Amino acid sequence: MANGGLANGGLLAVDGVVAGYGAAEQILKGCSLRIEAGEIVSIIGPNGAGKSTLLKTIAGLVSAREGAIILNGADVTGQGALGRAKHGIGFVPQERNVFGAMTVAENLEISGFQDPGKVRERSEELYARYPMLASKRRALARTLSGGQRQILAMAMGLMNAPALLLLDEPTAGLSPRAAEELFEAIVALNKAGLPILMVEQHALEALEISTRGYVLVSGRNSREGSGPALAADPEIRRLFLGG
Ligand SMILES: Nc1ncnc2c1ncn2[C@@H]1O[C@H](COP(=O)(O)OP(=O)(O)OP(=O)(O)O)[C@@H](O)[C@H]1O
Repeated sequence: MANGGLANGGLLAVDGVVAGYGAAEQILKGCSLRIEAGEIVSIIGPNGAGKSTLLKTIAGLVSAREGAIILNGADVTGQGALGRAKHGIGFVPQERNVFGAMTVAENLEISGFQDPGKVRERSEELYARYPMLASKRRALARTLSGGQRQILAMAMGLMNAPALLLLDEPTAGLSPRAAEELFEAIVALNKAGLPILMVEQHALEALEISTRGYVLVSGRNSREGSGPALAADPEIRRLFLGG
């Protein structure tokens, strides 16, 4: 698994990014964030704040109209998703993130598109890391449980040995137990050396496992701090726990 990081300390810097979908629509109105080697960083905020849009803009699926995205010292703002992937961005979308009619093994295989010669070796590494995938390698992805599917989606994101993994609401729709297990898998992955940037609806649980967090409101940065400090903050608790 590749490690990110730069001599000057920044793996990813997002600076004043403006982005949207329609000709006139601005969803992100000047968002900034950074992530350093070794970190788990969470982006939280109310529905419609632009969290997924920010992640997609970093992945190169939505283009930035203003601002800059610097990855490992390289300005990747003008690059599309493939260019960003080549620079080490792995992106796990929230929905439709596995091919249901294909087996687990086939899902892994087609995800290793950047380095076909390494597909077998990386699949075996992932089977060793996630024995559930090994036992289900010939099962169709649509037969997996929600939590198993998310592990597969994450493993697919790892097939190109990214320097940074972006996760869009990885625990969406999971039972509390499955969500807890997925958070444990995310922490283990990070401890193995992979920086992670995630968007989460389970805001407090995500902050508790994060080095730092950002609160996004209406397409702008609202708050920023260490994960545990934000999780303990009365204003954040009121916003996300409703009391
Ligand atoms: N493909 C799209 N085309 C047009 N508008 C979109 C598109 N995707 C998202 N939007 C709009 O952009 C805004 C921000 O959406 P986004 O999904 O980034 O928010 P979010 O903070 O991730 O919200 P949620 O927590 O509800 O997923 C919303 O108003 C949404 O309707």
